[in-house]
Amino acid sequence: MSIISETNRSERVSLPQAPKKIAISECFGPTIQGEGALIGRPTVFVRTGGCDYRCQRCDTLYAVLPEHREEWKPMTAQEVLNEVRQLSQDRPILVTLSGGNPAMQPLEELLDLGHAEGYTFAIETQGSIAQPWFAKLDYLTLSPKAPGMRNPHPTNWERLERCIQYARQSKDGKTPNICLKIVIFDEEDYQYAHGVADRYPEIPLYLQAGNHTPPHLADSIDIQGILGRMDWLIQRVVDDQWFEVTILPQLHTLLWGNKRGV
Ligand SMILES: C[S@@+](CC[C@H](N)C(=O)[O-])C[C@H]1O[C@@H](n2cnc3c(N)ncnc32)[C@H](O)[C@@H]1O
Ligand SMILES: Nc1nc2[nH]cc(C(=O)O)c2c(=O)[nH]1
Ligand code: SF4
Ligand SMILES: [Mg+2]
Repeated sequence: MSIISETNRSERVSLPQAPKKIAISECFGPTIQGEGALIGRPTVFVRTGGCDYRCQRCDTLYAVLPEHREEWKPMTAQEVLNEVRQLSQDRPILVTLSGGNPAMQPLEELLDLGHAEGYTFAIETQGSIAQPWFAKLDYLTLSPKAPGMRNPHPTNWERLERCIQYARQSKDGKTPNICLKIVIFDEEDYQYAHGVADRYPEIPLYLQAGNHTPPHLADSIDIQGILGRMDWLIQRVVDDQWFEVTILPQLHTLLWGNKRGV
């Protein structure tokens, strides 16, 4: 009896764990956040590798498709923070976690280490994977995909809801600012965005003019086409008297086109 309980006790002793690795596609900046609620804010980007979605119009497929896996570097949270510190020259800055889907990665330790040094954290994710550590973020942007992004997975509304719930379950009473951001290409996307607004009337909603000429689909970017779409979108919203929504371009795309790492 005592031998069995001794054995059980020893089995329960946890061995030291190797630090979890984060798949990193690229870290860059400081630049400005080109999209959404924090548009124009200086930030460093940490882009993770791997995504559970396959949007045909994704502008960042090098951080999505498995054929790019060899280019992604497994890094510990401390290694990522060291790179961020180098980029920001040790000055606390907003760190934007994007991807791919950064919600696939073990990012809690990075949030803890970075917060201890005065960094703040925003994430860009599509709302398909919820993580308890969302509550530790400073900003959470959820970007469910309208049909125009040509993502073969239909929106899983329960999972999106879970992302919001997890973000609101903080232990210290502080919760992230949450916003929704939907890329719009056409009328069908516009109606999808209305549906999202009906579900979440209390969450700020941003409509982003879609880029139909991402790097893998066109040799050059069609800025006039993107601005034309934004013009149409503004007129559509005004005609509808939809006054609670915010319409934005991808500012970095207008400035620097499809250039990577800006
Ligand atoms: C590349 S994604 C990475 C983060 C996450 N997977 C997501 O989709 O939210 C970052 C943002 O870029 C947007 N995006 C991707 N391709 C785009 C395009 N062709 N035109 C406009 N926005 C695009 C996404 O909708 C998302 O809001
Ligand atoms: N400047 C800049 N702003 C951005 N906002 C979201 C981006 C992303 O790829 O997630 C992005 C990006 O890649 N660059
Ligand atoms: S969810 Fe985001 S990163 Fe993934 S394929 Fe779609 S736009 Fe690209
Ligand atoms: Mg981008």
